[in-house]
Amino acid sequence: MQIAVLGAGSMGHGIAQVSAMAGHDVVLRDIEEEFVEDGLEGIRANLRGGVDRDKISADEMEATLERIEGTTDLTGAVADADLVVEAVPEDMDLKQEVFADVEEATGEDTIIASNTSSLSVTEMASALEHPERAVGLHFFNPPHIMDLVEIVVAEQTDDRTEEFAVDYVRGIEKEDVVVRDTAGFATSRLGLALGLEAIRMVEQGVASPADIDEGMEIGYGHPMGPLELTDHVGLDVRLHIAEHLREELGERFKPPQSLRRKVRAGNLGKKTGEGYYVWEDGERVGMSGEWGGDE
Ligand SMILES: NC(=O)c1ccc[n+]([C@@H]2O[C@H](COP(=O)([O-])OP(=O)(O)OC[C@H]3O[C@@H](n4cnc5c(N)ncnc54)[C@H](O)[C@@H]3O)[C@@H](O)[C@H]2O)c1
Repeated sequence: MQIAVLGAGSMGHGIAQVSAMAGHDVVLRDIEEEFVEDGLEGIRANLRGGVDRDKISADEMEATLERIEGTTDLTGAVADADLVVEAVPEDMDLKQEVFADVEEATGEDTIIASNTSSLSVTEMASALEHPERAVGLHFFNPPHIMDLVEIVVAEQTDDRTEEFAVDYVRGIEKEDVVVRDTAGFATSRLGLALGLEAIRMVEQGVASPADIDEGMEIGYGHPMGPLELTDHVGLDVRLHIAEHLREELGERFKPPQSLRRKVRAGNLGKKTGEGYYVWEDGERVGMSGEWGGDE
């Protein structure tokens, strides 16, 4: 199959890589030559890591790279594509513009997908003359490691498009879950509900962040507790999603005070060195605030 991936950033280059590894021919498009090159270099680095860890052979790495072409030319990228996946920044106007431009430059049967993590695919699809070919393909970061893809079915998505999406996801050896296009889809909504409740429990002094996380890790088998996960994702990102879900789904997603306070103070989690934990050189070294000191 011929696939075009639009946007060679964090997600786009990974989506191009996993598609090419499954044998598809891929064109990776970004707006500047430099961004295309960065994306291709990211793919080379991931594949080299795979060879070093004996996950793939050097021949597989070469064959994968041969199936990927980089470009800044939108029309050339999408003209013969069976599937276009956009991974441009999370902005509705931009995504609608990209959808409309793709439709103008590609065939009638091409499936047009978005990797949005929070925006309405239904709204995006409304920019198309043939919106029944639109669908969400929500990959997780980083796409070459994470096994899940949420398939987001918009109001307009027809059965052919949904079946195509399921076949594609299974074909690249990922696991699919199919969800209706609602705020937060399935994973962000449930993941955030757990994260916000854990923050409220810290605020109420129910237990320390480390004890709450350990409870979920050992008691429920979660690979990472909700507070450490919040630090990994970024407190600013979680606050932004909470505000969006509160608007769409109601007060149960009201952001807790400490989340707002920490974001205002620039304590955004692992990336700034402090969130609900304190981080040094990417390692968790203690808890933040009143729980401060050793765990
Ligand atoms: N980063 C994550 O953890 C994550 C996870 C799941 C989904 N997503 C979603 O994936 C999408 C992309 O996120 P990202 O983190 O890869 O962003 P990013 O900023 O790393 O990459 C976006 C890329 O798109 C390029 N771009 C901008 N306009 C373009 C256009 N018109 N055509 C082609 N390329 C264009 C930019 O130059 C940039 O290289 C967003 O919708 C985001 O919500 C992100």
